[in-house]
Amino acid sequence: MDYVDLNYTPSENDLLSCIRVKAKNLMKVANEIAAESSIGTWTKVQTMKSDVYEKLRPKVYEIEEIGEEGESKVGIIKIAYPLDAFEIENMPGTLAGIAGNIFGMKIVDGLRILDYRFPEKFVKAYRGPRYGIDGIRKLLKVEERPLLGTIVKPKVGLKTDEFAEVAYNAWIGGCDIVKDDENLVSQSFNKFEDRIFKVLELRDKAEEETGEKKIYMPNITAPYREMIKRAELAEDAGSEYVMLDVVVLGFSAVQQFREEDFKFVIHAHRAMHAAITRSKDWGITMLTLAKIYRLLGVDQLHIGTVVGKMEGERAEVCAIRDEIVLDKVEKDDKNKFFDQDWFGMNNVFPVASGGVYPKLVPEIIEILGKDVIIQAGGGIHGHPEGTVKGAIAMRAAIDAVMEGKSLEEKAEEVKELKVALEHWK
Ligand SMILES: O=C(O)[C@H](O)COP(=O)(O)O
Ligand SMILES: [Mg+2]
Repeated sequence: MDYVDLNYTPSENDLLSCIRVKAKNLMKVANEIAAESSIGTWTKVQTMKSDVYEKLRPKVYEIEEIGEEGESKVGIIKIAYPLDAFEIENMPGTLAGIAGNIFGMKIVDGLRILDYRFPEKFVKAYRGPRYGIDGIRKLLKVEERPLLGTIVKPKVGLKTDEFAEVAYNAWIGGCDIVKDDENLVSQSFNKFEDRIFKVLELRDKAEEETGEKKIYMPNITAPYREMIKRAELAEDAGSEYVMLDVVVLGFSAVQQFREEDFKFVIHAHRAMHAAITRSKDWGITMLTLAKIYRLLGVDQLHIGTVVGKMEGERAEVCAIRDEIVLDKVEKDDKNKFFDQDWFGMNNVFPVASGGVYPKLVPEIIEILGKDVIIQAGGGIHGHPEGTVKGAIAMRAAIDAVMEGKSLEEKAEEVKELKVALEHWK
């Protein structure tokens, strides 16, 4: 077993990978995963030099059998990769190794990357978020309470003027943020170049009327060059934010976008992540993706709601929250398999979105804390009395928690909340 060394103690400088694997023989599969994800292949090659092997070979330093399924064993394996094996500032290139061919190997009956530990040199090769939670709170002038956002609904279909009016209504009702949905781009009835100017015009009006800072997050997801054109339009129109669908755009586009000269706060929507993260047998955990997106430099990331419409259990969602918010993260061996030091890198504002409505607000804040952006689409525009009142109700639900009141108490003061609580029981 050329790549298994159970006596090896990982160094501070190694990149560590923790993988749940299913296979007939755990030792053999661990060896092959380590080889295929780095310098090896299915057979010994004459072209391998001993110094290359010594310098660049990863070491499987832990193999723990945790169960059996049919004829397969299930295990957790840990691999330490020397950094010299990578071009560390190249995220797609790095992932092509450590999360590449290994998923397709016939020998594996299941393979799920649970976590990576990125060493200091690797972390410092990335920009990380430009603003982080503090920067965003400063921009919005909201010190303590959770931020409130909405997604204009229907997801796609409103004409530009109708869309802008819904955005305006949400702002004057009390939303801090209005965003495009993940699949709204530049459809014929709502072209990006029209929408960005119209919506920001109404944002200014809403700011004047409410005296609050208001944010629009335009979705610029598109093939890269087109995306840059849309970012330039957003800049010209006076937007502080853009939204990227980070999974479908790919790691290269996200990394490159952060390295452009723009000063945007980057909101990351994770549409399609579940194709990678949801199976317990295959793929890459959301925790691992979230760490990668922190390195790549998004400022806000959807992490789940626990209580809303998207899957994601409490412990897992809280682990993701810790990983993107804290500077020093401790492992728990259930969701976070490694300690992670972020070496002062800015943090990411967690976003709870998907199936949220006023009644769920206290629970979301209890689970995730106050540093959270709570977004509701249906839970605002589905209010029986419309968007303005839907936004008033959601904002009142947040205020209730901040004032230490129950929703029912608050509903006696804010009738829009009462209507919402009766509508969504
Ligand atoms: O992009 C999102 O997060 C969703 O559009 C949320 O919409 P919902 O609040 O209606 O579920
Ligand atoms: Mg959506």
